[in-house]
Amino acid sequence: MAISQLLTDRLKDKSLARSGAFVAGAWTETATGGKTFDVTNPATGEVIATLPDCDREDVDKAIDAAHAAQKSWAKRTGKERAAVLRKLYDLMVANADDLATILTVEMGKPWAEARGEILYGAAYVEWFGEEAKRAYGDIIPGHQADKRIMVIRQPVGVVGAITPWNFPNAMLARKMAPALAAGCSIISKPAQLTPLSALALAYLAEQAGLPAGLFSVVTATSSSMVGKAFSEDDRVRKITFTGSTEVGRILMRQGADQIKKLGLELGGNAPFMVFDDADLDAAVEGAIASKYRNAGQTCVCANRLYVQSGVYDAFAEKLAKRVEGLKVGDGMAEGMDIGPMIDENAVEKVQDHIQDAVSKGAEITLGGGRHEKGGLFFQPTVLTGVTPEMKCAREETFGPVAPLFRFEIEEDVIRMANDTEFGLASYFFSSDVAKIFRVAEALEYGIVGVNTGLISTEVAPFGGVKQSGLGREGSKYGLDDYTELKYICLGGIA
Ligand SMILES: NC(=O)C1=CN([C@@H]2O[C@H](COP(=O)(O)OP(=O)(O)OC[C@H]3O[C@@H](n4cnc5c(N)ncnc54)[C@H](OP(=O)(O)O)[C@@H]3O)[C@@H](O)[C@H]2O)C=CC1
Ligand SMILES: O=C(O)CCCC(=O)O
Repeated sequence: MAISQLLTDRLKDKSLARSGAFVAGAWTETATGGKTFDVTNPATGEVIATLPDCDREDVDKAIDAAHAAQKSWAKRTGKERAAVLRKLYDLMVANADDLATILTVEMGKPWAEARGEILYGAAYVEWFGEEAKRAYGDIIPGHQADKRIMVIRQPVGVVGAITPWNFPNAMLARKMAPALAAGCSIISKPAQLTPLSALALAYLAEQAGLPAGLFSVVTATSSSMVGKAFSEDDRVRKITFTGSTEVGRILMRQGADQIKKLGLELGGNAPFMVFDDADLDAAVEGAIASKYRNAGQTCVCANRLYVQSGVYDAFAEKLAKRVEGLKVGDGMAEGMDIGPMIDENAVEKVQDHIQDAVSKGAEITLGGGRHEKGGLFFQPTVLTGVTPEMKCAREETFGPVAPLFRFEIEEDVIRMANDTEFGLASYFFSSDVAKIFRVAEALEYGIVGVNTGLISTEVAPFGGVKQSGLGREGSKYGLDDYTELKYICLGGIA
């Protein structure tokens, strides 16, 4: 298989660009069936790698190895597992520039943002390495005089991880790190659009001394085949997935036969509210960070911006002025704010949402179409006069479009914000302390950002309610999803 010079020429350590899948501790250049697939740069359309298109046999081989390696890994002390994760963290930081280049070239986000993602992913590795030593149990007072009750935590076992293209490093890092910290093994199936970041991570894990078989990366175009392989093999005890709610549902249905343990980070439809008493400049900066990060292709991106009547016009004007200054272009070029969309489907979905809104009475204040740079570049857009009947009110746009809804009173905006099947992230800006508590408590979301548009950190629990998912990633709660509680009842203690 091959890596294009277009990529390797940009790397200090060329061995980070891998041309094979990493299955059962070995770099595999040829899939069992001999098929391959291309990875392209969304900014230029150039092919940057050709990789093996793994088959069910390859996935099964990865599961065999993960199952065989897991027991002895789990027997190591937390401190020993932590030492490997710490080494991996150090390697990620030392290679952050190259990892960012690989990420930008396969996914499109601006290089500085990609580097931020690498450090964000590394932070999960550091955090869970530390948490490996703190997988505490409990001693519970016995219910009879001669009884003692102990609760211990044990790893769930083999984990199958399916991750999306929008955060090719961090979404995998925050699954792989807690799994390995807890004593599990893990098989990763990265999105076919962005497999190179996952392979680079596996390479660094190997360099960090992670024993063979504990972490495989299968590159495959048949994601449904991999999902089924994970669901049907009873040695895979947990499936962790980040992606669309639609695929989350499929995995849940498939996992039902074996009552598969599931971690699901699914779609969002984040409301972003600006009250009359908000600091408008701060709200604009929050909207820029939350809405336009990653070209709006983030499950926690503001999707619906609700602005109270008293500040609606002023906010719309300030936001449009700020958005006008955002630079769109190839993420490898200096000073870019917004890269290309991931593919043509993404561009068409964004166009569809804009056309739908305009046909129902919304106005385009800024942008509204493909960027003059052509290809997959899209103009950062601001829409005003948006109403609840429009598609962008109900569906995740996943693009650089800020639709501004007008509201009059607090009760109305809370009702509209909660009127969705999703419940991942939400945001609001206000300077009234009582209102801050009232609104934060009323929002049916797993995450609430108050007076900030940035909520992501490894130290806090990330996850959604309603159809946005199951479980939490990161924080002191993050290890729970990769461990089982075992209650041991000791009798005859006279
Ligand atoms: N919550 C989030 O973070 C994300 C949400 N989304 C939302 O989903 C929409 C569609 O994006 P998309 O990339 O298609 O998201 P998907 O949910 O289709 O893809 C996410 C991951 O799941 C894999 N996958 C797809 N189908 C199956 C299946 N049947 N069984 C097992 N795995 C599967 C994909 O593999 P492959 O791509 O190789 O087929 C990828 O690795 C976006 O517009 C956005 O609204 C998207 C990405 C992330
Ligand atoms: O879009 C996602 O899938 C997760 C958002 C990344 C983050 O902020 O943690």
